[in-house]
Amino acid sequence: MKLGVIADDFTGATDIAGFLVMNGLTTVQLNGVPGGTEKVSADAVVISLKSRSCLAAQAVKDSLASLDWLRAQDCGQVFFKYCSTFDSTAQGNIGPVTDALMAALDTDFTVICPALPVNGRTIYQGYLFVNGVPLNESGMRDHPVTPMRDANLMRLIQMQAQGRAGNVPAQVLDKGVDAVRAALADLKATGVRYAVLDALSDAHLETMGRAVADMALVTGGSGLADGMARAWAVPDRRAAAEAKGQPGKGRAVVLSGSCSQMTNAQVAAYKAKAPALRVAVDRAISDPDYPTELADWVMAQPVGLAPMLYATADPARLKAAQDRFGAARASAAIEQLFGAVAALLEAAGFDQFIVAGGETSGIVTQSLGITGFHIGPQIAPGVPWVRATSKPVSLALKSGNFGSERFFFDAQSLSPTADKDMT
Ligand SMILES: Nc1ncnc2c1ncn2[C@@H]1O[C@H](COP(=O)(O)OP(=O)(O)O)[C@@H](O)[C@H]1O
Ligand SMILES: O=C(O)[C@@H](O)C(=O)COP(=O)(O)O
Repeated sequence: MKLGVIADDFTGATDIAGFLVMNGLTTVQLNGVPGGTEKVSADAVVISLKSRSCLAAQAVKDSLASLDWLRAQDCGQVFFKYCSTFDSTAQGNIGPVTDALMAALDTDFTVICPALPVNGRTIYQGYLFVNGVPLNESGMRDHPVTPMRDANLMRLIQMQAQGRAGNVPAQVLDKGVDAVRAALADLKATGVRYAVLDALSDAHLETMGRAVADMALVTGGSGLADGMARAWAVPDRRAAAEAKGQPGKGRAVVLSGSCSQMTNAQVAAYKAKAPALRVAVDRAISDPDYPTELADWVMAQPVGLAPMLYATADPARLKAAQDRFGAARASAAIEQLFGAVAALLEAAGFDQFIVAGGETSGIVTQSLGITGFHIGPQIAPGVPWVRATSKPVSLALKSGNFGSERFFFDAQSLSPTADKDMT
């Protein structure tokens, strides 16, 4: 196995797996810390954890257990995948997990690069931008779980981790692979542990991908993985690599638990055309019959565009709910609700789940009891259809901010579920 990926959430895992498959690498995604000693035959294995927002000790434990499993599989290089918008405040898990992986791999130097230019995430002088706006001025400022109030990646990692961070600026990336390697060696020689790599373009990703080829551990977003995979790319194997992940035929539902700006826009565009119901936070918290009521509503909708249940709220509505119920309580209740509804719908024959939000995707996948995925074609950059390895159920796990406004329509137009009016 060339690459072993430890991803801190489920949408992040399908995101990186999609880019690896797009470059023709055979890729298997395993949900949760894998067990067993049977060798997996694939170029890459992506392990999806739900370790972004849990307690740091749990995130470290799950990440180290995943590393042990990857090493037993003779994995060449280890990639710690986190969000392209970092999604980790001063109390976050990226620092503790990176430090633990570094110690276990006996290395004192790694790279930090969440950039994904195709989706507007760029890094300049170590500052992370989202569609040209500094991270702390983007919608991520008001994220329900990880409100990002700083855009400086050196500061962010230093607040969480055990050492100094430095920057390899875009001007060095422009000069090519040897210049980046030399800059990394200089930073390491001065005692820097974490090198934040600027990235403004796919060309920068490709350059850094080659420059980090010999590192035991790299950390970042799917852009860095895309850059690395380009060096191994087998373009004519893409279709074959994607074939097992093609969505099947059947009934679909949209479950939207993300409150990102993009998901708000996607929900608004979709509910103008499709049956849609907002879930009530108070009932998610207190009414045990609510999941059944919502599942019954979904089942009662006519065949056509998939019905949508959404908790997605704009910042004002979100703040009101959090002030009233507490952020952690509201989040957990909504996540549990979506998990319960998904299980009821699967039991009723639904086999395509289009889910918006990383945490939401994690809970839905777990509640459907899915332990692994084949990766299919990309609906939008970073969002492939995926198909459970153990049963004929397909999911589109959409990161909060990914996809165009028409994402929920786009997902269904890629699936062969016949005669939908996609207008
Ligand atoms: N109306 C709401 N009020 C409070 N919390 C909400 C509401 N809607 C969604 N949430 C919570 O916000 C979080 C969104 O996180 P996530 O699913 O990871 O989306 P994203 O991918 O945008 O980060 C989830 O924990 C979800 O339960
Ligand atoms: O890198 C990304 O942006 C995504 O792969 C990701 O991690 C998604 O997380 P959510 O925004 O929580 O879905």
